[in-house]
Amino acid sequence: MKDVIIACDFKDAKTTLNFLDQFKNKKPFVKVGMEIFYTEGPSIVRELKARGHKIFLDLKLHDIPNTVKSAMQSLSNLDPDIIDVHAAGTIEMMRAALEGVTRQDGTKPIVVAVTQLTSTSQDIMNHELLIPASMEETVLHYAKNAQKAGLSGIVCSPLEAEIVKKTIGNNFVTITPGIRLANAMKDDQVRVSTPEQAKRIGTDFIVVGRPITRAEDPLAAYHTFLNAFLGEE
Ligand SMILES: O=C(O)c1cc(=O)[nH]c(=O)n1[C@@H]1O[C@H](COP(=O)(O)O)[C@@H](O)[C@H]1O
Repeated sequence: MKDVIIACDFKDAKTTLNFLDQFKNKKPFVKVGMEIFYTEGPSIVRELKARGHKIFLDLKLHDIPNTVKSAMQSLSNLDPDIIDVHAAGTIEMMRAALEGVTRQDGTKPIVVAVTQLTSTSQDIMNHELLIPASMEETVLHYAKNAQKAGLSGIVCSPLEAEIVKKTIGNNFVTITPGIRLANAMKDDQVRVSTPEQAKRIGTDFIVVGRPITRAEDPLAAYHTFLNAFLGEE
């Protein structure tokens, strides 16, 4: 079940589909986030599903429970494989999300909660967001809230994934962005890890965007991350 998820942070469907055409018969697990979804809407998810991709629909829902439940009902029609809400919402909100996303046959996608963004440092969290705890404690606390709500897991950096797995259990899914090869540019990411570190820690999915989408040879870059994380082609 472990995999590399490519963050398709593109402006429009044409660019996204042209990018994915390079992968030919290989159908990578892809993330549809705010950038492309706010331009193209549900049709891009339908198109990618029809082409055989698994989808992480990353819209980080955060609102009152009733609104989140209704929005999740709408999104469940797109049949995403993974979908997220923001853990800064309450446990009640996360429970409502889970209820809303239930498919007609009673099954659900993997629902996860985004904890502290990988672009946030502990210093910013402590002094700007006024959360007076360590990054590990904060992420673990959000993870426990997500577990209480019945969610399958969280989004965090690999740096916190280890304590989350040890405390909550190995089946609790960790999806980890902020992945860079050693000595590569961090862009706006702060809590970064290499795919090798993520593999050692035992995260379930790594999310990789710009290091693949902006690479000179995206297919080769994808295989580099795949090999480093899964140890196979
Ligand atoms: O929810 C996410 O996917 C997410 C959470 C987080 O804490 N950090 C984070 O970077 N992401 C997403 O993961 C992707 C990372 O992209 P790159 O920094 O280009 O590899 C982006 O699409 C972000 O929206």
